[in-house]
Amino acid sequence: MVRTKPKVGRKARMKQGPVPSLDEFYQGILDPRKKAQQKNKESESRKRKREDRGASVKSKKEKAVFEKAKSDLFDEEEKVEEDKNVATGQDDFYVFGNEEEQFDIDEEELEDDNEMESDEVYDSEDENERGAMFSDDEGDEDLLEAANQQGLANVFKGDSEEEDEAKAEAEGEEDEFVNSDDDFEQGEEEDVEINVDSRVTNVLPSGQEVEAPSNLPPDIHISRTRIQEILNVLDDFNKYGEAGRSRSDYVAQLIADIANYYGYTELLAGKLFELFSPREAIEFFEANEVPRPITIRTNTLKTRRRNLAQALVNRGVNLKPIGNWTKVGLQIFDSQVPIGATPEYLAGHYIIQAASSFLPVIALAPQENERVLDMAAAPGGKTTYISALMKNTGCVFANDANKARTKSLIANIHRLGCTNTVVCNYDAKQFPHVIGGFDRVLLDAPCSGTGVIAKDPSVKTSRNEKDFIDLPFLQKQLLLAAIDSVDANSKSGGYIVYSTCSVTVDENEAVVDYALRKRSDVKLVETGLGFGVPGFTSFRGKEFNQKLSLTRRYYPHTYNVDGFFVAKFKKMKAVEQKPNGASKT
Ligand SMILES: C[S@@+](CC[C@H](N)C(=O)[O-])C[C@H]1O[C@@H](n2cnc3c(N)ncnc32)[C@H](O)[C@@H]1O
Repeated sequence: MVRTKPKVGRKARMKQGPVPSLDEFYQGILDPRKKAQQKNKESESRKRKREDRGASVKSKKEKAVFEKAKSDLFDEEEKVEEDKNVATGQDDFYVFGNEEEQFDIDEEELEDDNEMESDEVYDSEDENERGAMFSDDEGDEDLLEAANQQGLANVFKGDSEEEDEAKAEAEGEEDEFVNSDDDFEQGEEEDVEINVDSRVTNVLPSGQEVEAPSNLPPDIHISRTRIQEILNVLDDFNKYGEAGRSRSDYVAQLIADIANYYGYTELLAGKLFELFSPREAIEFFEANEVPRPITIRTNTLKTRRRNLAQALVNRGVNLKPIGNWTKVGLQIFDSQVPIGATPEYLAGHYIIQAASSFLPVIALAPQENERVLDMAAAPGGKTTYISALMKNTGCVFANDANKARTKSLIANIHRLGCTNTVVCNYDAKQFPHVIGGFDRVLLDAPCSGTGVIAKDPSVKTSRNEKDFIDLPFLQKQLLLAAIDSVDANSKSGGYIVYSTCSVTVDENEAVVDYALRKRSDVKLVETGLGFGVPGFTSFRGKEFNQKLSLTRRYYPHTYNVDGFFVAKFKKMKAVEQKPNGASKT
């Protein structure tokens, strides 16, 4: 069947099975390289089928795990995550690498006004901020239904059903989870199991096929099958590559097929593809077809997670802690009440917030009584978390350039009872001229949103070349302003955190590397986050500062969180040159 236009949010969205809890997902992941090896041994489809079947057969065990997690939650003596990351004095200077032209922008150039329209940029809490003041989480509720109903149903699948499954499996019945008509894995299975030795067949379209004029749009079924065939060839190009065809011929076709099958522009498909090995790239694209779990953050200014969980359970909400790395997060499985309109929500006991959005604030680790700047703050998911960690002491300056968006920022600040927060409405490039000398600065930068495609599939087709020039340009300007706004002599802090909900290198490592080259008084430090993939220290022939390995990347397919990037800098005291040549801090 020929589909006229590849659809965003196509059937694959429904084929992924239940959304695992973040913890289960994290614990269950394998190193991508090991995964690739494993996949060479058994076809992906067989593995997935087994996993699907396992999900139901194992449901008793999962039920026990789920119940245990819930009871741990209620037993737990909760306290707000505490920062152990207080500044400990003078740090060493780092000698930075060579200046490279491509990512280099003169500061004068940066000073040119290149302000982006705020609507062009992406926010990881987009559903939150686009809505009206107190109804900004409606989109999340729909997602909640779609994403988690199925997951919960599987977790609680009845015993008799399990037995039926096991029996059916023993009798060799067709697996009910497999849609033989529209199944990405089926082609793979046939290929791997039936045609193992015939992989060398003509995978790429012939010259005639390429040249033949066609009014028909590309067939997604052909793309789907060919993606798998090309992956097989790329696994061992010397053995399976067709004579006269280069590896890059296969990669170019693969990117074209990915773009067609998953509904991306070729530009974006290529940009995202190049971040991973070919097989891991497919895992990433597949993960973008599946909604992330719905998560909420307990507002510790008003309640404790244990009490909140109990109150929500009493209202018919199924939930469990997100994972060991946060003491304030809860994952919602399903709910009989709208999560964005419970009395607890309206009373500000929690905020609906993506798990990935906790990460930059945990990295920032704000301390009580500090002065903190949140440079791009609306709608305030991170501002309100900062305020809570500071227990409403000190002062948080919550700035956003978009006045309209400051409404939802103010609304959240009020609802969550943050009384140490000042809202301002400047272009953040104007800091520190507006006000400076902060102990810590968070720059959760405007970005292209390539980490949140599952939430907003329009990103697949709406980004162009210019975005990946303009956005990094703005991000570099903002990051320099963030660095310049921090007091190097801060007794407790002196830190800057840079984050985006994008996974492109242009918006992350290249921006951080640029700042390191332009500001010799900062160095990268550990984020303090217990998980995450290290940032790139080189990429497509470009060498970055080696300390970029301290930054952290998050992907939907590895951690089941939105794609995200976090870097943490420490600003160092200026070195004062004495007349005799000695230096003193
Ligand atoms: C990723 S969102 C911030 C999300 C927010 N930190 C949160 O957790 O809710 C990026 C924000 O940057 C703002 N922005 C864009 N350009 C800006 C600029 N030049 N100065 C300050 N804010 C800007 C946008 O209006 C948008 O609200």
